[in-house]
Amino acid sequence: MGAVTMLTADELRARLQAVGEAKYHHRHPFHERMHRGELTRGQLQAWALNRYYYQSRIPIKDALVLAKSDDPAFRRAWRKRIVDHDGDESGYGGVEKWIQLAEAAGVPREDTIAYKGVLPAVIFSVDAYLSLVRDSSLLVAVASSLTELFSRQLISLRMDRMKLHYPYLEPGLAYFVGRLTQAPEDAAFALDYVTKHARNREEQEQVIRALERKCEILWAQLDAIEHAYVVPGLPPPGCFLPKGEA
Ligand SMILES: O=C(O)c1cc(C(=O)O)c2c(n1)C(=O)C(=O)c1cc(C(=O)O)[nH]c1-2
Repeated sequence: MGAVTMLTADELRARLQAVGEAKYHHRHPFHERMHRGELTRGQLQAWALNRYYYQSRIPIKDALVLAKSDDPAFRRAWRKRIVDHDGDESGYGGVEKWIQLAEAAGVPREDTIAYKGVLPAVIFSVDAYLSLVRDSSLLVAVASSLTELFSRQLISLRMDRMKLHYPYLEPGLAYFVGRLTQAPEDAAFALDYVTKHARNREEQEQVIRALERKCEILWAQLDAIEHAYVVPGLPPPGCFLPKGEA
């Protein structure tokens, strides 16, 4: 790869953008059904409960990222993400807000916190995100968060459609309100970081590959939820069963 020329910052951004447009989970059939208003309350419960496993691992993932850096300025910037999810003395954070979203869908708080009936394939895909971050360079670990470049638009559409089609979720939407400002800030920081710190074409390709892997990790979670609760609708033994639809 030594002879291959580096991408300019604009070219790198264009490549990342193309990955997101093609592979980000805004295109997943489960999200498309959600946005069309076709999901039952039980299917939304399954989604909220399973997504809680992802939410719960994000601050742990960010602690793994922090542990890779010996730069206080980087750590100061990155630790904001842990505070966003866990909260601080001024109040609670995104993890608690997600529990409230699941409650609005109808999942009891204690079931969410206990990860009761989370799908095995969701656990495996989320854990693959932690492994990717734990076992990779700081550059790849930062790059794997770049799906956040695409999350604001999805979350904003999701909020609109939830208000329209699933009004009972409205008391639980605070999580998404927070993400509308947090996600673009976090994505801008990560994009700037990878642009400056990928020192050659090989590292730039690693950055692009990390974004692809992360898109696959997000996609696989929704595949698992779709398979268990939509078509064919086969929850594995011991997994969450929507009330009244079992
Ligand atoms: O609801 C979504 O579609 C969505 C997507 C993503 C993402 O793109 O990874 C994140 C989130 N939400 C999110 O809420 C969140 O806190 C978050 C953190 C990260 C990350 O990789 O560090 N991604 C995401």
